[in-house]
Amino acid sequence: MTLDKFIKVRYRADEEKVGVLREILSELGIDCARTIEERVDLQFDALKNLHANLGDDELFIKLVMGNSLVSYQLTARGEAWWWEFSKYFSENPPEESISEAYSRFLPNSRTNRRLVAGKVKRLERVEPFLDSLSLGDLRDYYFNGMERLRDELAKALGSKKSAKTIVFAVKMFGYAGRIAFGEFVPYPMAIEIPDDVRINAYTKRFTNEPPVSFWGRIAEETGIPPLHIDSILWPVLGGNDEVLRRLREHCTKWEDVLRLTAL
Ligand SMILES: Nc1nc2[nH]c(O)nc2c(=O)[nH]1
Repeated sequence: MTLDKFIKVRYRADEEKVGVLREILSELGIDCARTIEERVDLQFDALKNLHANLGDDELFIKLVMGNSLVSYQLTARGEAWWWEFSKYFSENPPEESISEAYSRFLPNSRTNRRLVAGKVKRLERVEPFLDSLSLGDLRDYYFNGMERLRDELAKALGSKKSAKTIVFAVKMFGYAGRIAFGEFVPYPMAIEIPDDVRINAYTKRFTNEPPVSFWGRIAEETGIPPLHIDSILWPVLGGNDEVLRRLREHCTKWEDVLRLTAL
């Protein structure tokens, strides 16, 4: 048990910088987040490629969730990992369970080769839940219940609801649902930002408060749910040239987005 529950912890923040951050994000809004997700983030393209090649909405969405749950301790950038995933399962659609498919995929992966046994175990633990879901259930979670999905995933894995891979799985589920069901549904305000290395390092420029609570507050103040804030920040903080080219090409507010990286 942590002491923070009993003692009111005071965090330091650079209020001037936080004010500029709030102002830029409010100007960008959820529309800009959506443009970045669908036109700039290379992960979204990787998912579109897999969806087109698999031709099976249910399997596609379940694979995307499974992949998110083992997206940690990567040996390359996230974008490269998602493209390796997309190409592999386009060429090798699983004929067995997802965990068995990963026990073949991960040992030969270039971009996700650490802690393979633990990752396969994680997929085995979540498999009964994934297997229990029909395409109708997935549709229902997409249109009416992303928070419920987060809670069920956390329960299946015995994880905290705010654990990085749990909320990240909901983010990628949102991408997959949008591709499979063809409609945009905003992420709920209550789902936390994935606290990964890029987001953690960026948060430290503003405050020593933990990222999840800091971005939860910024989300309320700007009206942009935390997972959409992640979508604005994550690709551009990666500093990939292709991402920056796509940002300039597709996002009319690209200069404001780049101002975020300079804060
Ligand atoms: N916060 C995020 N972490 C990620 N890791 C990964 O592979 N993709 C992401 C992402 O979109 N956001």
